[in-house]
Amino acid sequence: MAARMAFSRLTRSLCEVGRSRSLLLQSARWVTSASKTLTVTMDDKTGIAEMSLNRPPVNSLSLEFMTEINIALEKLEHEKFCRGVIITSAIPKIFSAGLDILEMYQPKPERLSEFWKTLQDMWLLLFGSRLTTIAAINGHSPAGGALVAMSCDYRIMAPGFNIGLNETQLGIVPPFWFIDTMMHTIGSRQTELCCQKGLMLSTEEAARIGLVDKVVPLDQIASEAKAEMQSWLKIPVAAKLITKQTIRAPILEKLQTRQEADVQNFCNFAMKDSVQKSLGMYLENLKKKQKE
Ligand SMILES: CCCCCCCCC/C=C/C(=O)SCCNC(=O)CCNC(=O)[C@H](O)C(C)(C)COP(=O)(O)OP(=O)(O)OC[C@H]1O[C@@H](n2cnc3c(N)ncnc32)[C@H](O)[C@@H]1OP(=O)(O)O
Repeated sequence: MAARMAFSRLTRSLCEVGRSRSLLLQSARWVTSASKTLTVTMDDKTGIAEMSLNRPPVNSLSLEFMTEINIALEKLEHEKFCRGVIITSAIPKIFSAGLDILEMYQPKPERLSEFWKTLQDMWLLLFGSRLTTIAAINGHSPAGGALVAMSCDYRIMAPGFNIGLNETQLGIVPPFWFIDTMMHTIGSRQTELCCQKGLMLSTEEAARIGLVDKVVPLDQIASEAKAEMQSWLKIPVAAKLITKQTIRAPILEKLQTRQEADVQNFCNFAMKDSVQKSLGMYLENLKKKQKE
């Protein structure tokens, strides 16, 4: 039921975005022709797709950007040649700055709830994907950026960047399914430390607690992600998928059974004066930092 609703929202979003997103066959490589902000290539010899995020300046996740990501994920999910997807960034030094804070600051209520539903859909698609998913983290990855990375099966990160759920530092609360995703990745004690303090960890610190699986130099991230993917694709597919589903189903179901309530909670929370004030101050500080 929840999956059907997610799909119908996705279809609706597709119409709203209203652009042609046909996949073009270019020899053995499929390339989406749709958008400047998202490039998806697929090598149908290996079955490996690469999704490259390219929404300057910081790959922040707006409603439209997440809609594009969801459409691409949905397509890859149904593409029978596709076996794995590597998610990376085309923007130097930034994987993703997380949710677009401007979506939550002084929002229009209808758009705010659509924004949150689209984020839920993105997580459900990615965390529940039948595909092997690898995050090639080639830049900073706060909050929603970390969520995208943690939703994958494996994380490779270059040194010199930060990753973490820093929500409390903005005066906002990481939603239960962000926390669940982190607990799934690093366990409850480390999650409690990271989430309460809103820690942004260096690549090395993240690797030490298992938030990142492998650290490789920036110029080797792409090749290492492909090599890692090849090793995952050698495992018998049904056995691997059933194992993934067994581990992830209870976490997915927790949100699936209370999606509407979660949207309502989020909207009520985000519209609070105190939260709006915190977000406003945080945005102001980001701008000040730029001038310094
Ligand atoms: C009950 C349930 C409760 C639910 C309660 C609610 C739960 C919500 C969960 C929230 C999840 C999130 O992801 S919240 C988002 C968390 N994200 C962050 O805190 C990241 C903040 N950004 C950064 O730290 C940095 O920008 C970083 C990404 C490292 C890049 O640094 P740089 O020096 O390269 O770039 P900057 O100069 O800082 O930024 C360039 C421009 O991008 C803007 N920018 C940066 N991050 C942005 C962002 N996330 N959204 C919008 N805009 C952003 C800056 O303001 C600048 O805008 P101009 O000045 O106009 O050029």
